[in-house]
Amino acid sequence: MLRGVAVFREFLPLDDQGAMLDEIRAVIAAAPLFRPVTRWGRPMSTRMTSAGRWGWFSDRRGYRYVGTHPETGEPFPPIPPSVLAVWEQVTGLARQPDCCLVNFYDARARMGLHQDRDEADFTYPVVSISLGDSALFRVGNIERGGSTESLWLHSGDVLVMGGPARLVHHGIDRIRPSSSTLIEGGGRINLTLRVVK
Ligand SMILES: O=C(O)CCC(=O)C(=O)O
Ligand SMILES: [Fe+2]
Repeated sequence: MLRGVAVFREFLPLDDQGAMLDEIRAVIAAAPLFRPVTRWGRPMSTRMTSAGRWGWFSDRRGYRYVGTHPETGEPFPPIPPSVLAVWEQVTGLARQPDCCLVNFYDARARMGLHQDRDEADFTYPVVSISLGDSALFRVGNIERGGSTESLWLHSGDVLVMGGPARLVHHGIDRIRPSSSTLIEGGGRINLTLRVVK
């Protein structure tokens, strides 16, 4: 527990990580990774796509969830069963997530400190699964500013932001290149599961 954030180290054995990655590759084949731009028109350093009823999206009009892929116009593919199983195991909830955001980080990608607050009901937790290269995760406070703490997330780790920690600020400072051989060509995939509506 770090500021109320729960980290399940090595939650997924290597075989399960590989099987999940195959399922995510199928998601990406159907709903290609794209590079969103921020409200200020600056391209994000991660590329992303989604599975499930809703996909997270950002452009000059701001952050929001959309029902179809911004480039293909198609609905997002279903959330893979292996991913839903992790949600069920760590949350114990009967309700399933309706968005699995897929973030791809290359060696230079990062994600600034932010809150996940585009969802309707903050009583549902956010569950995040790390695959591939390790990432330095920073966690701050619910209010803006103040001190922060950092921890490395490794392939197979699962992190939960729920309860009093649902709205903590968090981000990824950097990726450690070549720290995992799971993803061919390197990089990190983070899956973020959320109940959107
Ligand atoms: O990559 C991560 O571990 C965090 C991703 C994240 O915070 C987000 O997509 O909102
Ligand atoms: Fe986030």
